Amino acid sequence: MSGRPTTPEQVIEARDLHVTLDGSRILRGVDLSVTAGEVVALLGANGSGKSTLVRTLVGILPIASGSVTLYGTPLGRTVPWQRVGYVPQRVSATTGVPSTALEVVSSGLLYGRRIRMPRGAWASAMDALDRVGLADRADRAVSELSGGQQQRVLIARALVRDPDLLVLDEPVAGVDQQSQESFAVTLTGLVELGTTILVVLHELGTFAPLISRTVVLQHGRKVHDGGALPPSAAHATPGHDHVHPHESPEEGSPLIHNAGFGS
Ligand SMILES: Nc1ncnc2c1ncn2[C@@H]1O[C@H](COP(=O)(O)OP(=O)(O)OP(=O)(O)O)[C@@H](O)[C@H]1O
Repeated sequence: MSGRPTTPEQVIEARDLHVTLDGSRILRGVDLSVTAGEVVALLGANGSGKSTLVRTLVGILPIASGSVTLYGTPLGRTVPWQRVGYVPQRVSATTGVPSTALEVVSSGLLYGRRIRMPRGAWASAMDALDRVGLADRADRAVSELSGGQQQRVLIARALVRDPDLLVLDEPVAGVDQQSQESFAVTLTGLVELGTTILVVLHELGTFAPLISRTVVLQHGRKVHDGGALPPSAAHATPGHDHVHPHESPEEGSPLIHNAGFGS
């Protein structure tokens, strides 16, 4: 007899995760468990390891020890990557061959070994661009768009495959207030559809009503994992300097492989 599962599906399971970059221990024994439908905010000071954690969870960075499974599958080719959308913190979208916004977004429909666009790809990509308010920029080269608009193109690229899990690394950094609000509305719609979300944030801001749980990192360790509101010290006060020293687009992840930037 078929029926609804009695326990929510396990989406992310990281156990005792250690990550070392260039000889520095960045993550030191992080456990993280996320089940279907949760909306988890990942907070912490600059350099606490938030980006490292999400990049490791989506297979971009190597694990020194510990384990990660997505949808019950250890990281690797057999993960159902088509169910996962990832928005990196910052990429230089201006390198390499110029791609239009529409091309970049439709590249989000490629994953794993898929090298041909599925039927209806352009229509889906246009719809995703419309959801981030950039339908009128579809034919513009991404390199001609502002930083905030480029970030919205990346959000659209993650949305176009209708992911069940959306991993976002400071998705609205550098995006104007109006676009932040419209993105929060888009996310609300996804949450209502049951999408699981893990989002790195500097502060909860516009997203606060959506968050079901907050996780706080400090010096590569998880120091809080609980309710919707973080301990007050965990999120920065207005005016707090938040610097983003991040480098170039990540290579090597199945999610990044077909990103359409510079390829
Ligand atoms: N490739 C790398 N090699 C060595 N150290 C790195 C590398 N990438 C990041 N780090 C270091 O790892 C630490 C955690 O960086 P990470 O970007 O994960 O932090 P974060 O919490 O996301 O910070 P922010 O809020 O500034 O984005 C920092 O001290 C950073 O300098």
